[in-house]
Amino acid sequence: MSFLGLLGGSAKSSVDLAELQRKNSQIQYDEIQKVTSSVLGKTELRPKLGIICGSGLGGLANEVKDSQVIPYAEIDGFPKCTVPGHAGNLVLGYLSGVPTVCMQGRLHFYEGHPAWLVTMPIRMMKLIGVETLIVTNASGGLNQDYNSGDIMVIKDHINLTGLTGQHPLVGPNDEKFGPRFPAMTTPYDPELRQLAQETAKELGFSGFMREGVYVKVSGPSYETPSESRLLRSIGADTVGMSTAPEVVVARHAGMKVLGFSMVTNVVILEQDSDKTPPTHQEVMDTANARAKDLQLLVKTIVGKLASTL
Ligand SMILES: O=P(O)(O)O[C@@H]1C[C@H](O)[C@@H](CO)O1
Ligand code: HPA
Repeated sequence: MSFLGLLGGSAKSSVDLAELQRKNSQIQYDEIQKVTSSVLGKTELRPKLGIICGSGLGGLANEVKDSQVIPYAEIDGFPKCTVPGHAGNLVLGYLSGVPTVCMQGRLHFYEGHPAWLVTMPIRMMKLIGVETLIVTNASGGLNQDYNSGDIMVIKDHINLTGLTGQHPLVGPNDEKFGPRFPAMTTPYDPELRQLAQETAKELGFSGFMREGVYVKVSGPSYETPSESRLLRSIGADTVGMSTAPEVVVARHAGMKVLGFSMVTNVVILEQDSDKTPPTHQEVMDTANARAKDLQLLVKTIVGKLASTL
């Protein structure tokens, strides 16, 4: 269902983001309408596909043709992006012929944005008409069979921060977005996952493709060895600081989701290890080194989906 028709004239006045942050309560429908109107006022494009670029993976946005770049700073009610490797632009254009909106840079809880604000752009995408979302992230490999540079199709996630209270849907529920108690049995679309694996095989990527479970932690510190062993023991293959809340909000709104987690460092499980600890520079460098493959994979998948989106 498209919500475009619901965007009324009252959605023109500006959004007081500081006031909303003070309230620390889930952003309301009319406020997201205003954000959406601000974007729609700057472009003729009406995207069907949404993409979120993870750390060091913003190059995916460069694959978007006839693109129009809108800095977050120019969108009424849009928060700032403060993390290196996250440019902070909405890039609108065509990916493999599909009208697409790409977040070149995402928002993270550890930047100081509450969970509802981190996920606000997903609802904005929904109001714009996006029904399918592709999320990407950089992550640590908890599964010790994984290598730096592996690409994991996310089959499920553990929203650890959500389970412990920082859930993006906490607060008044607006049924216009979705139900009060949404099921999360299939967060990542099984058909899209299969298509991703088949396409990766055709591209000769099988040697570095994985499928597994992503656990979302708050960050910004990387994990201690004991924390990492805990996360591995609860069934996670990769660990990161994003994605799961976005996917929960997308699924709440009925969007289909495909997720890729790029393993940028193998997590250290042993105490007092002499292995090199992770750094954000390593995360970005590894992501950059494999980015072209992920870009080709996503572009090819979207090309195959073009007639259905
Ligand atoms: O936005 P993502 O999840 O790709 O970024 C990861 C997690 C942290 O933001 C950062 C840590 O290096 O990279
Ligand atoms: N832990 C958490 N988040 C991450 C990591 C990690 O090891 N690597 C990239 N993002």
